[in-house]
Amino acid sequence: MTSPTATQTQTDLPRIVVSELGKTFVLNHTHTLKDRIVKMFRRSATPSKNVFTALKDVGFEVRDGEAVALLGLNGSGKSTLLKLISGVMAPDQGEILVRGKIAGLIEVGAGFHPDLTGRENVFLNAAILGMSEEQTKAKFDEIVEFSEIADFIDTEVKFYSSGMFLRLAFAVAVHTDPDIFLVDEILAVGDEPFQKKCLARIRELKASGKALVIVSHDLDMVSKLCDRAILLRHGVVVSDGPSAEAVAALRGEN
Ligand SMILES: Nc1ncnc2c1ncn2[C@@H]1O[C@H](COP(=O)(O)OP(=O)(O)OP(=O)(O)O)[C@@H](O)[C@H]1O
Repeated sequence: MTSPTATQTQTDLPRIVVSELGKTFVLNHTHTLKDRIVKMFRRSATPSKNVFTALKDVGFEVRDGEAVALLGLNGSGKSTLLKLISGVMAPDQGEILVRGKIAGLIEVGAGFHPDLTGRENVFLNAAILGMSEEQTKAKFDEIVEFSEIADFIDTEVKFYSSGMFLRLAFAVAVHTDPDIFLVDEILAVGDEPFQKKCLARIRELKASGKALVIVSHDLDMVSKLCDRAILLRHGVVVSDGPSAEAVAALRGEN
């Protein structure tokens, strides 16, 4: 049997590998003075902090050309999982291996500096996503054209609406040629024509072999855009398979 070449091995590798992932949060509870005094006298062993498990033993892989939806009811752990994949948050257990360049649209306005103009933020964001100044200059007009906010490009972004943030952030992200594209609910703040434009661009990215992970409560959109969905319930993966099946299961949970 012949062993695969280095190139074949590279392309066969998954883009994202998540294994035995766990994330907990410490929830602080505020107590009244009376509660504290009672506790002091009782020498209560009850901790004043509760540890909350947001994700438990989560594992899956994502390959090039796959569009994977993370589905689940409110608080099931979808955004936390996306933040862990993007690297803005660290896991407590398990590991995440990511191969290639990630562009994440996770929180409206994240990665933007309020006192800088749209133009300056394009360069800042592109640099964060790994583009040189020269590369950004070359793509700048295309980015602004995609965003359709040319009239406000020299305005400080603290005066932007959430839809304007989305427009600029999405435009920068898609022009940085990412290998992996992560999108949270953020598209919801865009108006309908811009949402359609974003979805068309997301389809193009998928067709060109990029790996996509999408969090959305728009189940009709998810069914059309994603072939596969991972359904989370209370931080645990309950299914990983065709998106139509996960959407039907989630609609049954409501
Ligand atoms: N920084 C944090 N500190 C404490 N708890 C947190 C933190 N971030 C998330 N959580 C908790 O973890 C759980 C999962 O949150 P997450 O935002 O991942 O859920 P989600 O599935 O994206 O929900 P939604 O559909 O409402 O956006 C929630 O109960 C949330 O309160």
